[in-house]
Order: sequence, then C-alpha cells, then structure tokens
Amino acid sequence: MPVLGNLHQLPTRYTRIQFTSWAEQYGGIFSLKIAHGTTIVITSPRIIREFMDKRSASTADRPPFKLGEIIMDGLNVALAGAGNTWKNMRRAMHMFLTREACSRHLSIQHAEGIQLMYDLLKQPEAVSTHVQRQTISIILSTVFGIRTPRFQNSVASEFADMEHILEEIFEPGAIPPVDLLPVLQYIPEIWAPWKRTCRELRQKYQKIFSGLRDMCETRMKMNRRNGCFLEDVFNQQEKLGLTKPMIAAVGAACLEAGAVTTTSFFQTFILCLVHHPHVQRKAQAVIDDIVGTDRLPTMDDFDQLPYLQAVVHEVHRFFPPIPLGIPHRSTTDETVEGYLIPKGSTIFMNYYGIYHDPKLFDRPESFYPERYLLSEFGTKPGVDATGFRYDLHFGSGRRICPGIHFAGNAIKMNVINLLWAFDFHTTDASPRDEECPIRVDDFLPGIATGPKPFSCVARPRSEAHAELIRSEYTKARPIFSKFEQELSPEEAAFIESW
Ligand code: HEM
Repeated sequence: MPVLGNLHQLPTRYTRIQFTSWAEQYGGIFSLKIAHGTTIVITSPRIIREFMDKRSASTADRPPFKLGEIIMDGLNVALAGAGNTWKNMRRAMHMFLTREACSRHLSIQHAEGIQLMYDLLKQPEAVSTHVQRQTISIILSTVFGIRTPRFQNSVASEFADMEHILEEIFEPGAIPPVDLLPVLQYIPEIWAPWKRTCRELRQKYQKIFSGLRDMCETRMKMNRRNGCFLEDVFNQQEKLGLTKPMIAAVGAACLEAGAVTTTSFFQTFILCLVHHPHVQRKAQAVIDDIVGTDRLPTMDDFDQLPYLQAVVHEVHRFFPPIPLGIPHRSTTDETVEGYLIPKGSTIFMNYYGIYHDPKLFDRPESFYPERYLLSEFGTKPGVDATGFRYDLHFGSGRRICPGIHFAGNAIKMNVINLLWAFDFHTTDASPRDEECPIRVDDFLPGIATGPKPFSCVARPRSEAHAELIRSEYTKARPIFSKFEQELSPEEAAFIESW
C-alpha cells in the first residue's frame, strides 16, 4: 500500500492494544508510515524523559487536527499547535490551576465531596452518574460560576453526551485520516458520515460553551460575581491577549480535559474496589485507625496513609485515562536511540503499554496496590526505573497537564471519603478470573476514556457514617449558594426535595 503506508494495519478502535502489542515486538520506540507522514510510538519512560521532557522545545507542538478546526475553530488548548493562541490560553489557565490557586478551590471541592456521599446514600446503585455529576459540577462552579445539583436534564448531561461522541471520533483511526490525506475532506457528506457528526457536534459545542461564558459575563454586568475563573479572565482579557471566543475555549478546555479524565479515574477506582473486596477492607482498616466515625476524613489524613497512596498509584497504572496521551509533533529533526525522528513526526506516548509491560511490572494485569509499597514506582525488583515519575501519565514537557494539582486534590478527597463511608459491591454474577477479574474489554475505546458501565452498589458502612454524612450535607449547603444563581425552577425544586 504505497500511498497509505501502515494505515491499513491501524485498527479503528482500541488503538492502545495494537500499539502495545507492536511495542512488545519492536521495543520502546517504533515508527509507522501513514500516507506521507511519520508516526512515532514511545513505550519507554526513559525515552519519554530523554526526548519529550528534555527536548521539549522541539516536541511541544501538536499535529494538525482537522476535526478540532471544524468543531472548535482550532481554539482547543489541548489540540492547538504551539503558537501564540495556545501560549495565551495556557497562560490564562495557570491563573486557575497552579498549586496555590488550587487551594482556593478546596472549599467547593470539599462540599461537593459531601454531596457525592449524600447522593450515594440516596441512590446507592447510581454510583457512576453521581461521580460524573460531582466532577463536572466542581469544574462548572470554579470555572464558569454555575453548579449542577443533579445530573439528569442538566448542562452536565448535555456535556457528557456530547463528549462521549467526541471521544469516539477523536480516537486515532476512527475516521478517515483527513489530516494526512487532505483530499478526503472534499468527499461529499453522503459518503462521509463523519462530516455530519462533526457538523452536529459543532452546534452543540458552541451552544454549551458560548452559553456558559455569556452567563458569567451577564452575572458580572449585574454585579453578582462569585469569584469564578472566567471572571478573572474577563478582567484581564486584554493583558492575556484573548478574544471572546478564546475565553469560552479556555473554560471549555478545563471542563473537557478535566471532567472526562477525573471521572475515568474514579470509575476505574470503584471498578477495582468492586472486584477486590480485600483491598477495600485493608484500606478501610487503615482509615478507621485514625479517623473513626465522629468526623469526616481530611486530605491530611490521606497524606498520612501510604496504603491509600499506593491504591491511587495502582489505579492510575491500571488504566491511565488518556492511555496514549494526546499526540505531540516534532518541529526539528532529532536523533533518539540512534533513530532519526524527522521534523513533523506525530508522537504518541503509550502510557498504557508502559504500565502493562510484564518486563517492568510483575503481573501487570492484576490490581495489586502493594506493589507500590515494595518499590518506588511499583516496578519489579531489579528493573531500571529511569524516567519513571508518579505523574508520567499526565504528559510531558511544555504540554504536561496543567490540571495535575486540581485533579490530585479531587482524587485525595474522594478516595478517602468513599472508602471511609461505603462498601462497594457488584450485582453482576458473571464468572471472572480470580487472579485478573477485570478484563481488557471492561474499558471503552476512545482517546480519553474509562470503564464501560458496570454494576455496582454503594452501601454505607454503618448508620453512624450515614448520619454524619446527612448532617455534613446540611452544613455544606450554604457553600453552594453563590454558584446556584441561575438554577432552573426544576433544579431548585430538586434541591428542596433531595
Ligand atoms: C486524572 C486526571 C487527569 C489526567 C490523567 C490528565 C492527563 C492529561 C494528559 C495525558 C494530557 C496530555 C499531556 C501531553 O500532551 O503531554 C493532559 C492535557 C491537559 N489537561 Fe489533563 N489530566 C487530568 C486532569 C485534568 C484537569 C482536572 C484539568 C483542568 C481542570 C486538565 C486540563 C488539561 C489541559 C488544559 C490539557 C492540555 C494542555 C496542553 O495541551 O497544553 N487535566 N492531561
């Protein structure tokens, strides 16, 4: 296939599995020829450090992405090339996401953590929906100044539906390679159904994010500010060099990049708990020793508990929410491990392949937090761990995820709260392998993804736990009020009745 190169070998779904199998065969770095372009896949922390971190000036660009241009006018922070538009939007995001800025978001994160536990008391079998609502609501509140007290018929469910379709069509191989063969974009819509999907997505995308931005602007004009991030961006719009569409795009990037990934983490966490009751019991025992039932757990408690930290590292390892990262593009010719990487190459970092490499991890398909108590990065004895870091799957170089601290705080809070408060059980009776009860096909395809829906019930561990959650929820309500200025009558009625 001289024109398409390896394209015919690229699957249209679950690319991470194929890349991982090729990495076993060809090693920590291999290349694919797709049309006239070179695609590099790195499945080695050492090479990520050497090439992506240390030579970040020449690897921070993104490959062209026609779908991003069609749907988002090229203004998506995570997909934009490394020019001034990206720099200005990323600079704006730092005002909201540095470690220090994140300490200002703790009170709403804490209050939403309490609502999550309260929601699970009320609807123990809707675990996944409540986790999703909470993650989206925290970002909506802190970024746009509007929260979502329930999932159904809300901006949260509208966003989640749209995102689900976006993730599917963004997976490498999912649609014809219009970026490599631009002629494909001229095929009429009747033979190119992806074009219609893009058109519909564009309308939804613009409606949601322009709408949220305008709501914030109106609130500011009416002197009803609530301290959300977009207020700061409007105030410094000129200094930051942002147009009005870019303001909506900065907010969209936080919600898109932050909600899907963090929700995926919690869903994987709960899936792993459901299939490993002994991990739940061990984690609950260490929490009970220092917390008891007279107060809620805190992030300081989490910091004192190495076993909980090991659980978090193991969840990240077991299923990184962006298994192949977001591809970078090189802007100069570079030599890595003796191979020439031509300028303009598309580069994937195969985190999934690294974390599931049996040469690096003992029984990589098993969920086994103790591995992180036995060696620093959970690797097998004697393995060269050069290049490993706990945040490897958050990206590299100048593109590293700016949401690390925001996500880290949410993870600490929910992990300790949920283990303290609930036992998670499955209602699914289908037989599973005892050694590896979670299967590869328990996870969805897509570029930022997580587990398929799974059966799960959250049972409060005692009436004392439940009682404390109910009383803390009543105390947390006033913290929400400044983000509830634009609630619909149905949402207001829901809060009253909940
Ligand atoms: C468990 C949670 C998360 C994970 C695993 C994660 C992972 C990642 C990864 C792998 C990238 C690509 C980095 C690269 O290209 O090298 C990324 C980019 C990004 N993330 Fe996160 N992320 C998480 C949460 C968040 C949160 C909470 C936010 C914001 C509130 C956020 C905002 C972003 C943005 C804006 C980018 C694009 C950065 C750029 O291209 O310059 N992420 N993230």
